[in-house]
Amino acid sequence: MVDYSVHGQVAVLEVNNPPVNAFSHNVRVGLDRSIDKAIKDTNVKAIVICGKGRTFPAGADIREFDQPHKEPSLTLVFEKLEKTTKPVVAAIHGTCLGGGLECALFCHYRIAQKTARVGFPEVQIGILPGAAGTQRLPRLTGLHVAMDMITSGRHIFAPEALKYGIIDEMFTGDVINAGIKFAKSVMNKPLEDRCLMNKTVKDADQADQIADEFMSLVKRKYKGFEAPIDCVKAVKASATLPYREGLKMESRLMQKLLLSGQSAAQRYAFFSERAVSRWKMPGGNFQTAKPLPIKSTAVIGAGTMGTGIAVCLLNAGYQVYLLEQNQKFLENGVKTIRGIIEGSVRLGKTPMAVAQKAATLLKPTMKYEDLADVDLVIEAVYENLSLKREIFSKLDKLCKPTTLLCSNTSSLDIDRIGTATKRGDKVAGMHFFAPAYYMRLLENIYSTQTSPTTAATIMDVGRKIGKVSVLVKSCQGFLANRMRGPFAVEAYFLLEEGSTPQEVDSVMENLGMPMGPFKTGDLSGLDIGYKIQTELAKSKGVELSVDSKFLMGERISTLTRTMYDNGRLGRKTGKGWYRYEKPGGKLATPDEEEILERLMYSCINEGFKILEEGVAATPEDIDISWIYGFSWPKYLGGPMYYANRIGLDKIYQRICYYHENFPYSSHWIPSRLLLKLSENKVPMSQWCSGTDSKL
Ligand SMILES: CCCCCCCCCCCCC[C@H](O)CC(=O)SCCNC(=O)CCNC(=O)[C@H](O)C(C)(C)COP(=O)(O)OP(=O)(O)OC[C@H]1O[C@@H](n2cnc3c(N)ncnc32)[C@H](O)[C@@H]1OP(=O)(O)O
Repeated sequence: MVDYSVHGQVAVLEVNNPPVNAFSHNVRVGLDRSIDKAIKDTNVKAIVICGKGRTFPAGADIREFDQPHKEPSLTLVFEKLEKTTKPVVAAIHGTCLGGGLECALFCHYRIAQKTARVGFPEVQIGILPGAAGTQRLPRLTGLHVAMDMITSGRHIFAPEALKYGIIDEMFTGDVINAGIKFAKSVMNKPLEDRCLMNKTVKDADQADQIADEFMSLVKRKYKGFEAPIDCVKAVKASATLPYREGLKMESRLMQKLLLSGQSAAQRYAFFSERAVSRWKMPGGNFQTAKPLPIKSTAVIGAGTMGTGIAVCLLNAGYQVYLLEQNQKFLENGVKTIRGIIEGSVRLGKTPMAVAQKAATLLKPTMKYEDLADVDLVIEAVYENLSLKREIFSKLDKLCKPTTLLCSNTSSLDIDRIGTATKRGDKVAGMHFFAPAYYMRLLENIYSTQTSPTTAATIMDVGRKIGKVSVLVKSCQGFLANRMRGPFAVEAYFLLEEGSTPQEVDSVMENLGMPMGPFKTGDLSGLDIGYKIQTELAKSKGVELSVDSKFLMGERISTLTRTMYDNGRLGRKTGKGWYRYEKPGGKLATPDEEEILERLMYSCINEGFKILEEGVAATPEDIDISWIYGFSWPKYLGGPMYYANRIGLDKIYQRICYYHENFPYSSHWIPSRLLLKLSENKVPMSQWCSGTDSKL
């Protein structure tokens, strides 16, 4: 767990716990022993700490947070480093995060490779840097930088760390050699001034003002999250309390956060985000199928979605042919793409070099023939099956045989799009979420014909463009919109029954969603729901009228049509739900419990049907889709995790109740899987892919 070697007068302690050298209990024991050994060895005059393989330790072992804590604690081990009279050098490469950075802050010196990153990401798993990080970083950088790094969790590269004084020097080449060389250069220098616990915080006199500034920032930016607030309190203590008292405060806040449900849910989300990359489908999985190389791509349609998708591809270094049928639309699309990228450069989110390269990679065109040699096409025209089939048929005839043809459809059956071609194995869905350049979820969809190689390739492209990708089987609405369907429909029904959009929205916002269903509808455009409803009716051979209340025996809301006919399409027309006039008279106090249950339990029920049918392989696929597709608050873990927390039996009973009361909404027909799991009291660890068992 810790490899010990002596090079002349320098002891090298190399943490060896792949993949990220996390400080698990065994590592803490190994490090503790190695430090004692180096201190006792009279031939050793300096100590170097580093990580084997890809990184310096990337933090405590998150999997251990749900188990009883075993001594020695990180702080206890690290304190030996600062106390020794031999200089200790942290030689950093890779990602020095959390407990890893805390270890480095107990060392007398820190040096790092230029490409190394340091940071305190604890806040993202609902905790704070609990091994003295909140007390030691401000003593190096001052309160402002420490508050920013600790409340945001952002990683910074070595040059920025050098600027703040977090590291003393940058090096190139081998970590051990650099560490030894540096250790030799500081061997006989006094150490008192190198011990952070002896230092004061330079901007301590502004503690109140800085803490107030960050407190209001985190309350606004991370609404509902507990950890950022406690991070501010702990960092402030570094300036207002003596070191040891500050440590006690940090420890109290850490224990509180560790016991909070938010941290457990955020850790679940951390592992789920990784679990969904281990996809599977009939005939293959992430281990057996290999992605094809993709260099050049094409996006068909330069509207909101098409331009957003093009930005994702361009930023990742793919060549993109942007195809439109009309010169004006094409020019507008190019302008939009440039605007998005330039805006991102201004905000410091996209490096200038990436933007300059993106400009050379964009190939606007009105000719389908230009797409003949691309490796991947993503079609992003409006939701119309006949139009999409026509485009796919054309592409099939024109593109080289290996080109993958994908659709950004949000609901149409991929099988029905694939059958317009003779290469169904190379046809799939790549459903981006608006705004495509910003939202992290990519819903990849396989049809009955899609090959595992195609799935592997689109999952790989998703990773390369920085998305969290889930893979699901094609069905009406796929995972995200199918599950979102009952959520949206129930919201409309609630309106028909007397609630207001504000009431419904505020219930969901109080739960932690950044926006309720009506504000979200205004943002995405209320014509989308109308078009989906009309397409569905058309596919069933039904003509809907303005007051149709049923479609094939299923209750539908008349409001969808009303809003559309009145031109209230949301933000884009300047009027949607939030300029909708309230009907006269006073409304009764909203039944918040019913709003929450009808919106959440209906889609949770759908989630279990999605699992039952194998549309999604695991509850993690569903939860991650909600976190990254619908901004579900990570601290609730995702709807399936949330359902498990509430209790499947309670959920099942309430679903039966609503089924009795709303017999015309098939989404209330209880899921068989939910019944089975709740009757048999099956713990989530047995119906998820294993993420939950790690907590
Ligand atoms: C309740 C009673 C009170 C009890 C008192 C207890 C007192 C406890 C005091 C504790 C003090 C702790 C102090 C410390 O401040 C806390 C921490 O350090 S928390 C951890 C901080 N670090 C992180 O959050 C880093 C998280 N990891 C990452 O960001 C990334 O993994 C990476 C390091 C940037 C690498 O990214 P990639 O190369 O893309 O690789 P992956 O992300 O796919 O990861 C590979 C693999 O490793 C697993 N993993 C990563 N980090 C950790 C970790 N810290 N612990 C455990 N496992 C980790 C990851 O899950 C992947 O595995 P897979 O899930 O795919 O199996």
